[in-house]
Amino acid sequence: MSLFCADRLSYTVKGKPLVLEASFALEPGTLTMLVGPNGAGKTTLLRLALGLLKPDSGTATLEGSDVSKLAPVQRARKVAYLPQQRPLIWPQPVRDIVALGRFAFGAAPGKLSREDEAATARAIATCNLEGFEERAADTLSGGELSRVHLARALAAETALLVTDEPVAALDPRYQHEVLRIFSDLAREGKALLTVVHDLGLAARYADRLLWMKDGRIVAEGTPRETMTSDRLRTVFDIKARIDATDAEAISLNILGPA
Ligand SMILES: Nc1ncnc2c1ncn2[C@@H]1O[C@H](COP(=O)(O)OP(=O)(O)OP(=O)(O)O)[C@@H](O)[C@H]1O
Repeated sequence: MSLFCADRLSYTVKGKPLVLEASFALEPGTLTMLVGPNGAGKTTLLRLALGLLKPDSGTATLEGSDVSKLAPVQRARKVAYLPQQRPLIWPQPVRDIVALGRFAFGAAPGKLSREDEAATARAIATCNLEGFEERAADTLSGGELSRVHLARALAAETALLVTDEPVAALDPRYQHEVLRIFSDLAREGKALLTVVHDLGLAARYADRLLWMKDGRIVAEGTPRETMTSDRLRTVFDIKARIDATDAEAISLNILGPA
């Protein structure tokens, strides 16, 4: 059985279908990336998959349970979600923000168990935030703050991590660093689903790609299997050259609009 399974999820707002019959599965040990143009329905699909939106039809199951029937705390113990918009109400110190990732395990500000403290410290170290622990969030750069939000999601140490454009605010070095962290987490056995816009990063780091256009998943498979110049034209309306560099890897050269 897959860790997560979406079966024909559909969602319509005011007569406009935003997601149509979307089915996919997520396996432990796999970094899956969801790609598609602006407005394709990626964020809406993530929210349906997490049970944050109720589908008109279809089901999403996590470890065999219907996500719409999980209480928020139960869900938060199974899946961590890093959304695109990450509001911070108070400029708390970094350590306290990361520790919020432990709330589903009973942690509250100033009330962390030894395990909560250890998981918080591991997430801080994984995201290269050692030395920032006491810094107030409003003194951080955009890239630093992105890593704090990621650390908060990682602190939950869930079997599934879902992230929406986690590297959008990061410079190239940290983009690679974060995606390497994701690859490492997949190698450790976690399942990851992440939206990315940079197709070069997707080609390089994804184990599997879900291609989305106009609310539908139009292709699924490894980058090698699915990233073709035809697909880039039909899904993104761009002209691109794809070269196979070895048995696994491909290199992508985007030439411009189709
Ligand atoms: N509640 C809503 N009411 C009306 N339209 C909505 C609603 N939520 C989303 N949409 C529309 O649905 C479409 C898909 O939105 P979504 O945010 O899922 O796309 P996306 O693929 O994540 O886009 P992006 O890459 O730009 O973040 C967009 O046209 C958006 O305006």
